[in-house]
Amino acid sequence: MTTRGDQILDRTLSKVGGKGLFVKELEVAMAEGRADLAVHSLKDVPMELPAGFALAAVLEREDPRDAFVSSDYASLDALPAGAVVGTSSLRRQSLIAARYPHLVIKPLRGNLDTRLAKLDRGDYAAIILAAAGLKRLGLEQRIRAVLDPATSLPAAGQGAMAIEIAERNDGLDLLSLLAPLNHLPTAQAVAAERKVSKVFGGSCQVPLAAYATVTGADMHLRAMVATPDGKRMAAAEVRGAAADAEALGVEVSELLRQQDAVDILSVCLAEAAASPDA
Ligand SMILES: NCc1[nH]cc(CCC(=O)O)c1CC(=O)O
Repeated sequence: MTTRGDQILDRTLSKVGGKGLFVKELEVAMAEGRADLAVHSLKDVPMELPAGFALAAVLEREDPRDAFVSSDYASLDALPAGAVVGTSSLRRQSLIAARYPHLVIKPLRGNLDTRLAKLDRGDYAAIILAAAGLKRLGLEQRIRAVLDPATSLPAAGQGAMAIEIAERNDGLDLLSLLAPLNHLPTAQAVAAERKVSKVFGGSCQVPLAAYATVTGADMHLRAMVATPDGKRMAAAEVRGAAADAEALGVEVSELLRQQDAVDILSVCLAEAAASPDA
């Protein structure tokens, strides 16, 4: 199926705006009985689902990190001043701008093949993509370097896939049938990450990162919000019990708030409103 997020390719996701750009059409298909379940990249799934829909399972996470892809350069550190880096993610943009102010960031949209073709024809010196997407499509060999979460903290849910179902009245208990596919540590990690996103009204319009790792019963949750130019940034981390995932999400959000996260994000929303295209 093709979604609005797949169709609108001349604008960055932050300019297209709205939530559920990659999800809505699949929910309509389920509501109309044309599909029984939908498989999503969790990163694209809004924090709140419409009434009657639920996430039945979160699958074991692929690599959650961002990947550096380039023919000529081995890493972000190797790029010369003025080199053009392609990404349409505000999160990636602000993280790169903060750490590599000498680089030029240009928007990049389209499916993976399109994005790689734009790199290959020389529009960009390098592009940043999710490692998970490249790996799933067998394009792992294109990855020159994976970005350490300390440089490029992943987006909430990045690298995880989720199965969404709709309420139904034929007695088929999809929730129970799909339960064995749920991967608990991934589900706990993304519950914490998505809580942060929810607190700050996360969408593709704000640079927000949230990344949790689960080791046994323990969780380490890091989160960040920034302005698109990377000049203002709030970052925080908490540790606690993985079983308290959502509470940890609230806790780290509170730490971000103490660093003016709300004000930082209001700058982003004002900028998005002021520039209708890019
Ligand atoms: N919004 C696009 C999108 N949604 C999920 C992925 C990658 C796969 C994943 O994060 O699981 C991507 C592309 C990208 O970020 O490069």
